[in-house]
Amino acid sequence: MKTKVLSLLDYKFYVNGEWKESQTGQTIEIKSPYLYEVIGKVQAISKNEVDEAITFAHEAQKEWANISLQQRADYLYKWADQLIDKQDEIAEIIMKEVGKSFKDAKNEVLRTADFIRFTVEEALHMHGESMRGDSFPGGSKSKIAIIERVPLGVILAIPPFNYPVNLAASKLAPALISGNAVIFKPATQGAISGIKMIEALHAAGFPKGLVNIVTGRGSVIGDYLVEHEGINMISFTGGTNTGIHLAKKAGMIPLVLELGGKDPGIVCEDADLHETAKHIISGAFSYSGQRCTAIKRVLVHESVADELVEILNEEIQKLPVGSPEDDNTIVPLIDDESADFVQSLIDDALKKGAKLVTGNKRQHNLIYPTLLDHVTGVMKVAWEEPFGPVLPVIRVCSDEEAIKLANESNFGLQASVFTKNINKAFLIANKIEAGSVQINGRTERGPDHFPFIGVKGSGMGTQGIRMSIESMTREKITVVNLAE
Ligand SMILES: NC(=O)C1=CN([C@@H]2O[C@H](COP(=O)(O)OP(=O)(O)OC[C@H]3O[C@@H](n4cnc5c(N)ncnc54)[C@H](OP(=O)(O)O)[C@@H]3O)[C@@H](O)[C@H]2O)C=CC1
Ligand SMILES: O=C(O)[C@H](O)COP(=O)(O)O
Repeated sequence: MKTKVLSLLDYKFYVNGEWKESQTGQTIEIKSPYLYEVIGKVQAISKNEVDEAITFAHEAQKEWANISLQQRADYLYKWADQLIDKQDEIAEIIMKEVGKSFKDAKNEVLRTADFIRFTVEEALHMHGESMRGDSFPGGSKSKIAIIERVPLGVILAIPPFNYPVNLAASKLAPALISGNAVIFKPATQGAISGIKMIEALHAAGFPKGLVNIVTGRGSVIGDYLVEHEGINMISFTGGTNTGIHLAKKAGMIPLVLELGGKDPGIVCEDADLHETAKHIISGAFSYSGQRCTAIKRVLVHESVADELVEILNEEIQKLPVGSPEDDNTIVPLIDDESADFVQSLIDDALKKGAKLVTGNKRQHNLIYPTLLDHVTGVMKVAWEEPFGPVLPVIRVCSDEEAIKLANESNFGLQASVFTKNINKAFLIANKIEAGSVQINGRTERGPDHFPFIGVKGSGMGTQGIRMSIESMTREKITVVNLAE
């Protein structure tokens, strides 16, 4: 994949089925994290324009909820087809805007089309239930409750930068299929990719006003959106601090929050170290560690630590480093500030006695894959989420110590346990405080129909296709009282 120079565009925002320039006359420049040049500008919209978008969404939602599920399904299938048709164009924008390798960017688009189709199929097979009153003491069998799921109304979808298409669509598709309208606020660095995805949705002919894309800095329009009385549910993915801030502002509306992580890879004495190392490397370093589910610390039994560190080091030397255009695994981080933060974690660990195995080399925002051994609890890198390519190894004396350290984290997204003993794997998994535990595999969200949950500082509520649909709908009960 080689760069074709993009024509520099002022991208418009999307409201009531039309692409518009903001009345503020203000735009935000989007700079590529590896081309180091502005690749486009997005509108910094006003609060009035937010109000308008929400009003249009409410109008469109009523009609949309009334049409048949099959009709809604047709629109979503067309959207998935459009994404497939435009896969190269969208992947190129994702690559340029968030610095993801072209191969991964394209996979993101294909995964999104699959996600939309699966969401439709799941919804087509979700049914309500009915109950008779006489199963409760004193209840009458002529009282029958019909329980259906109804949409919540207007869903506010806020994704992070790192999956600007997939993590947006994984909120939009369940919202739409179940009869909701959407206000989509993309991450600013990721907004052009989001706009491209909405161009595909526009081409699929969705009704006007049903989906509106509001662009602008979260720090400027975020609170206004979150506190807006026209929003009926928020689905947010992003950093823990932003999520906590948002939860305090949101008040009494349903929230699903998928936040940061510090996923441990626990390596037991009996693990297959070569296999384990492959999973850890892929878990820790894909897309330079800019995944919420990246393995962000290794807790290894001291008896096998030397050997594991040696194998991890060998594997790291094979990781391709450089531009996302050449499908490198290690690519420049999203911005200089993120690279400075990762560097500060490395510096702090080295100052406090960690051993540098490899890495700690930097060119601007490109950080080479860094492996730190003999990391201890006094070092920030043992606890904080780097969102970058640095992997701390913490040596432990027992499985119990590994479990204790794993659970001392404020985060609880996922964990991996590597062992040949399945009983031991379950014993450890049962004690880990995390949404999911992977046995002998890297931490990861997919396949996307699995429930995806963060506990403690990693979130609230569940995503995953069926669970997302459930989170954006509620039960509605109609009770029939038959004449006795
Ligand atoms: N658990 C999970 O599923 C995942 C979690 N993450 C986490 O996300 C983080 C990285 O993503 P990043 O984009 O930097 O996260 P941020 O928390 O910085 O931003 C996430 C989103 O929130 C928006 N936002 C910022 N301030 C507000 C506000 N006051 N009100 C409403 N929205 C606001 C941002 O907009 P803007 O860009 O305009 O500031 C962006 O769209 C990491 O911590 C990572 O672990 C990432 C992926 C998955
Ligand atoms: O944004 C993230 O980091 C994801 O939700 C994790 O997805 P992945 O495990 O498929 O990379």
